[in-house]
Amino acid sequence: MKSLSVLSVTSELFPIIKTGGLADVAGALPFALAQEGVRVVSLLPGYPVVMKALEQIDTIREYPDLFGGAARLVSASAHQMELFVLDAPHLYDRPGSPYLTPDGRDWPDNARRFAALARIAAAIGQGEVAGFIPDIVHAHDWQAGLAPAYLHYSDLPRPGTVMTIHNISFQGIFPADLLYELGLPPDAFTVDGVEYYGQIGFLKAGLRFADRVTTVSPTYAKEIQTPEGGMGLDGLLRSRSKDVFGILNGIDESVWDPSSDKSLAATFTPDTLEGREANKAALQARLGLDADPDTILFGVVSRLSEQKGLDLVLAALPSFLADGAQLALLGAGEGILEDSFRAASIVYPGQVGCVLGYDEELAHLIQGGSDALLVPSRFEPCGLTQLCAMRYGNVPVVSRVGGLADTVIDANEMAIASGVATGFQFSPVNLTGLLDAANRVKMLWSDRDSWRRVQKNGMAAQVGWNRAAKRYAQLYRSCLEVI
Ligand SMILES: Nc1ncnc2c1ncn2[C@@H]1O[C@H](COP(=O)(O)OP(=O)(O)O[C@H]2O[C@H](CO)[C@@H](O)[C@H](O)[C@H]2O)[C@@H](O)[C@H]1O
Repeated sequence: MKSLSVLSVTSELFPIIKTGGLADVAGALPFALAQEGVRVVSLLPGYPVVMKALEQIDTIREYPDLFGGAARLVSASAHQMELFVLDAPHLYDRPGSPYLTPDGRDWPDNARRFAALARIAAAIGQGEVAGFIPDIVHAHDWQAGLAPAYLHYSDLPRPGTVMTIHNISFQGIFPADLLYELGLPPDAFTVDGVEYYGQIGFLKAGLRFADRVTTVSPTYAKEIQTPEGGMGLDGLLRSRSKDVFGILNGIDESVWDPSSDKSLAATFTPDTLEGREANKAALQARLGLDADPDTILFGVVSRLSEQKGLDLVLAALPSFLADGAQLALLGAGEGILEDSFRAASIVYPGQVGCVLGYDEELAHLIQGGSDALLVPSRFEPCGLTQLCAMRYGNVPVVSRVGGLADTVIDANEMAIASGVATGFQFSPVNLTGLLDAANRVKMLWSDRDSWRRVQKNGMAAQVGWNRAAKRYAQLYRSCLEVI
C-alpha cells in the first residue's frame, strides 16, 4: 500500500503545549499512525514554550509581512516528533495561554493569529516546503479551520483535507470586516462559504470545505447533527452527513501505564491491585484528606467549565459526603467553580481536597489513587480521563453522553453478571441522576469482590490508539479518491 504523508495542523501538542484533550490527541496520533505507514508532520504556532522545546531548527521560509509582522517557517524536532513551527513573534511571543491573556480574556487578535497558522498550513499543502508535499492536510478544531478554506479558494492543485471537531462549543467566530485582511475573497462571504450568522466562522469554514469531517466518538458524531448538540452547525453537518465520521479517541498507553508510572507512589498491574493502597494514602496525604483506606475516595481531573457538569458535584456534596466518602479534585478554569471547590475544602476538612491549577503528575496520582472518577459532563465529545481511569483501575462514573456513552459499560445487573461492566453511566445529567449513580457506586464498593472485577474489566478494556489509527489511515486514503 502506498505510504501517506499528513500535515497535522494543531494549536496544541502534548507534551510541548497543552490546555486540554486536543493536545493529547494531536501528540499521540503521529506515533500511532506511523504503525499504519502514515508519516505525520505537525504544524504548531511558535509560542515561547514551543520555541524553547525545539531541536535541530532549520529555517525553511521567511515572510517579511505575515498579518502585520515578520515571520518564518522552521522545521524542527521535539520529543521524537517531526514539526513545522510558525515562528511569528508579533502573533505568538507573549505570556498567557495559547488563546487567553494572563488575565483570562481572548487575545484580541486571535483571528489573525490562527488565520496565519491556517494560511501557512495551506501553503505547505501546496508545495511551500521542498521535499514535503503532504497528501492530506488534517485540521484540528477552529484554530486550524481556515486551512481547508484557503485551499478551496486557491487555483493550485491541493491535497485532501480532513477537519476534526474536538469540541463544537469553540467555533472561532470573528467580525465580518476582517474578510479582506484574512486574505479571503469577497465571494467567500456567503452561507456556502465562511459566513456564519453575519460573521466569519473558522470552524464553520473547515466543516464546509474539508473533504471529510471527523469527530472523536460515534455518539458525538450523531449528537452534533441535532439542534441540541450542534450549537448552530447541525444543519451544515446534516447536509454533509455522508462525510461525517466518529472515530473514538484513545490514550497514549506508554504515558498512561500504571505498571511503570513514575508519578505514582507505587506502580501496579491487574494482578497487584493492592499497590493502589499506597497511592490512595499518598493522595489523601497530598490533598489533606483523612488517612482512611476503607472509605470510598472519588477523584476529579478536569477543566472547570459548564461543559464538565462539576456544579452538579458541588450540589451533591452534602449527601455525597454524609457517609464519610471523600473527594480529591484537580482542576482549573472558571473562577466561580474554583472558588466554590476551595470553599468546599474548608467546609468539609479531611473529606474534600482540591488543587486548583494544572498539574500533570497529580493527574496521574489521582488516577492511580482514587477509587472512582467522576465525569458528569453535560456533553463530552469523547473524554480521555475516563479512559485513563479504566487503565488505572479507577472506576469511572460518567454521564451517558457523547464518547462517555461509547467507552464505559454500565455496571447494571446484567453487565455485572456477564462480567463486562467497566464503570457507571447515569442519565439524565442532573443532580438526581448523579446522586442515584453515587448510591449504586457505593453499593458496589461495599461488595469488594464485585468492585475488583469491575476494576479489572476496565483495566482489560482497549483504550489505546491502534483501532483509531487504522480508521484515520482509511479515511485519509478515501479522501484521495475525491480530490
Ligand atoms: N487541572 C489539570 N491538570 C492536569 N491535567 C489536566 C487538568 N485538567 C485536565 N487535564 C487533562 O487534560 C486532558 C483533558 O482531556 P478531555 O478529553 O477529558 O477534555 P477536553 O475537554 O480538554 O478535550 C476536548 O478534546 C478531547 C480530545 O478530542 C475530547 O476527548 C474531549 O471530549 C473534548 O472536550 C486529560 O488528559 C486530563 O488528564
